Amino acid sequence: MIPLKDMITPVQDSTTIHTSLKEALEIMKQNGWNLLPVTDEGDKLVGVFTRSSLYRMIMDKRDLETSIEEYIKKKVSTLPITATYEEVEGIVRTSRVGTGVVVDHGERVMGLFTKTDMVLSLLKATNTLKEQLETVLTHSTIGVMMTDEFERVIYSNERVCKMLGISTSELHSAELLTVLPEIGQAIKHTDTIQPIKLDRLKAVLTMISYQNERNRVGHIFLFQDLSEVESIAQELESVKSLKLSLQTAIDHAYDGIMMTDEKQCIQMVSPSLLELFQMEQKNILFKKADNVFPQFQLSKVYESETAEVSDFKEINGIKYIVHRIPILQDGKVVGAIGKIMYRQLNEVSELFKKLQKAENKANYYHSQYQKAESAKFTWDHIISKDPYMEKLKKSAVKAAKGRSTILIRGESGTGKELFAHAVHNSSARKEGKFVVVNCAAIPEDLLESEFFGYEDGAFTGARNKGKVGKFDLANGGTLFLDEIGDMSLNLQAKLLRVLQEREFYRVGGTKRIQVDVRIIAATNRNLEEMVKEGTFREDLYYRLNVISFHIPPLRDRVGDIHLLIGKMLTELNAALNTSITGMEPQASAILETYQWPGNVRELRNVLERAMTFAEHGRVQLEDLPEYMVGVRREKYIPTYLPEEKMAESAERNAIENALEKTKGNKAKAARILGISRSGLYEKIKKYQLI
Ligand SMILES: Nc1ncnc2c1ncn2[C@@H]1O[C@H](COP(=O)(O)OP(=O)(O)OP(=O)(O)O)[C@@H](O)[C@H]1O
Repeated sequence: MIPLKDMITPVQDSTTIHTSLKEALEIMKQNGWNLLPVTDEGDKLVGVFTRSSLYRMIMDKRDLETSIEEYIKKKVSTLPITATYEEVEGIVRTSRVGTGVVVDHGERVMGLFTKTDMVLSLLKATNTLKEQLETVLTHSTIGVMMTDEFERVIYSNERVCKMLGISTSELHSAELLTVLPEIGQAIKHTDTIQPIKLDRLKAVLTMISYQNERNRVGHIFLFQDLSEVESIAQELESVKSLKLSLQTAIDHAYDGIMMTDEKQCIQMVSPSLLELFQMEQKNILFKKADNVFPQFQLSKVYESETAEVSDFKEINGIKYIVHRIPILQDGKVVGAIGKIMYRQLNEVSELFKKLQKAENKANYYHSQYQKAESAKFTWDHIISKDPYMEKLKKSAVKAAKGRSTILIRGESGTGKELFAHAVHNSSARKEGKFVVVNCAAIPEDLLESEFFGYEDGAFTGARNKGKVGKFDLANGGTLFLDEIGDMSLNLQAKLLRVLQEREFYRVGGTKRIQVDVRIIAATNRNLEEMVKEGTFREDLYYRLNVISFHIPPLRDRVGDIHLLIGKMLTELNAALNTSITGMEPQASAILETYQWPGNVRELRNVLERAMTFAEHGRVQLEDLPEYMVGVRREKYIPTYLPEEKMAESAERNAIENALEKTKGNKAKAARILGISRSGLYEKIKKYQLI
């Protein structure tokens, strides 16, 4: 309540025993006071000069200049400045005196206290209280309504008006029973209503009675809005069930999982994590995650705010990796999830390695494919130290300079396409395009349009726009016709005409198109036989066969195998991201004696496979395909032999093979083996082959 110092009237002018009647009169008149406190030099109260003192001096006909000393009333009841509101109220109620002197603990005068002071202070306090109450009621989420003794509404706050859908002015003075008929009965029998549910308003109503200034009973009604409570309750329910789902998920999680809150303290932890670290939930819950599981380093994500995956770690011989995931809310980290993966991680890491290898391979092939737009190989890419191949290359370099059509023959995978690239690249047309058409791969009915293109509208349907054919594309460059032996007779005729006349018509076109294209054709088929059978046009055969090269199969140039392996190991290491340093002699021996029906392509595939499986930095016998090892091991290389013996055995086999193939012709055999004739004689002697 109001402290006394806020209710008193301060005394400015000091009155002493020497103050004259005139001065005292003036002060009392000016301030409208009934008494004056009289003090000594130390401002201490010595008495009061009252109105009755004044009357007495006048009656005694005292001069105006006379001091008031004789008329001072010495017995004064004072009020200490520290008096509580209740004490002051008690004094005011019982005292017949209208004004009191307020003093401090040293009896010094602090001011006067009148009953009017008290009333004014109380009025002020009441007003403040009323304003505060009104503010509270206006902003309250509880609807408040008050009725008088006649059950007429005398007050309603905004909330209740909203709930009832009636304006304040309409509600004021309205009969309660018209506003809320459903509570009429309840009011008749009781003064208070325990909370009841009002379905119409979706609210809970509480009624309290009060006594007004006329001592009559009125009522205060409090309406608690249920829709809000209901939505909070619903939210709470869904949070509860979410928490339950989360807990169930964590309890059954395959991986070890823990969740932390904003302060990095553990809130949930999965049984599998406890099992891995051999801990008990009760000992770790609500503790700092980093203190309990330093391996997780979960505090990191509170700073980085991004999910991270750790490297492989190990505990009790079990390998694991850790995922750290921050939980972000409005851009702030409010918690984190730590996940540990340890089950079947060895299998996963194996698969991961394989995947990486496959990815590297795909990237490698993709880069190769990117280069396929133009001729990308030169003579340097054709690896061989075989004297016949050397000669072939030299002749081809010469042939490349001219314009003539070239026919490259040889078994599949011997490097015919590689050869064609190199020819183009060393020709005068090397700046032009090198266009490859695989005649065996294009469906028969598309071959013609692939070759010659078609005009706009040549076909009905979606593909109505014109298309540029391979001849157009290769204009000024080289057209490589791979698998030419697989071309239909019909197309052979059309091709022949282009070769002879150097012009063609587009499918559906009437305009002659002239082109300057060099043709390089390749086949592994026996064209002469085909001519005889009538499946290949003789005239086309002669047209193509102007210059012809035959690439020998790999088994006829055994000396190249070792060279190719060395080169391919380097290339494939880069492509597969492996670091295979070489090959065990047993494995080399197999590769050098194998027949290689698929030639260099097969060699490359076998190596690639072996390098993928190789585990000890070198290709071993078991890394080779079974069909190679099974056949050759039995026939040529007894595994019980020491390594150098095995190499010798393989060498002997290779020499035997070469001599067999050349029917004893040592010069030819030496060429196949890629060694000098004198070298061959030495080996023959060493192995006593003749
Ligand atoms: N002498 C060689 N040096 C290096 N790599 C070679 C050699 N010969 C062939 N190759 C490689 O072997 C694979 C097959 O070569 P290419 O496609 O040129 O053979 P091809 O005779 O045209 O085969 P096909 O008749 O099946 O079309 C390619 O990867 C090629 O690079």
